[in-house]
Amino acid sequence: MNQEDLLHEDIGDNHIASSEFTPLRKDAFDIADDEKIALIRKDVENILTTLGMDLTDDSMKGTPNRVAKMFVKEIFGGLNPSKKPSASTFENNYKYGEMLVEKNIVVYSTCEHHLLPIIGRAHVAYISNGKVVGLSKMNRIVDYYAKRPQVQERLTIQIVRELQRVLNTDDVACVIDAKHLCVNSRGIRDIESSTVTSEFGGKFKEEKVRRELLDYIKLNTEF
Ligand SMILES: Nc1nc2c(ncn2[C@@H]2O[C@H](COP(=O)(O)OP(=O)(O)OP(=O)(O)O)[C@@H](O)[C@H]2O)c(=O)[nH]1
Ligand SMILES: [Zn+2]
Repeated sequence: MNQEDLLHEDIGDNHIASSEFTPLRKDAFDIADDEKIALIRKDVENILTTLGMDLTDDSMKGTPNRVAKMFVKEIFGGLNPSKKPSASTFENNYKYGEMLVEKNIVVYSTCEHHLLPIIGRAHVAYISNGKVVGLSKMNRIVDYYAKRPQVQERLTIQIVRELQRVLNTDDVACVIDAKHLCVNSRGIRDIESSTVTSEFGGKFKEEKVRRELLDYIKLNTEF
């Protein structure tokens, strides 16, 4: 798949406000990663200097570059469509007809309002329409979309849309329970609260199926 197709599939028309697509600029991919790192390094340098930090200090001198690399390659690496996991699918030869739940997937994301961490768990489920996907690919898809500036609602929807595409079925669901450090560590500083979001596609909209999924998520899995 070329970058343009990937872009369309992933980003869509970025002028639709509040859509399921990440609001990217049209020229988002005109700058190479190394160039982005060099530009961001200067910006971080500027922020820290403005705050009064002495960047000649031994411990701080590498910070602007470290932060820039971390932004581009790690915590916002999911803005690069070439990092999108290719989700290998197989025929459902074993005729497994029930739902499959990949639960307790660790989520590390970043809130796009404050650029503070979102930490939680995602539970992803699907009912096969003839195809099955490698288990780890569900964890990888969660991780890919988590590695963007995000709101939890959009992250939840993006995971579902991608799996619906890969598996060629509407019957996909995702529930995320996560802590937003912008709520827990600053502002209202409520360390106890967490945020639950869900997206139920196809059969998961049916009360019985939805209930079954929620019961599986509640299972106390200890090994
Ligand atoms: N809907 C939604 N809101 C989020 C998410 N992450 C952070 N927020 C909220 O985004 C809002 C931004 O509100 P503002 O009033 O502009 O920011 P603020 O002055 O820092 O607000 P406080 O956090 O209340 O201090 C805050 O209420 C955050 O809690 C998310 O994933 N989804
Ligand atoms: Zn926030």
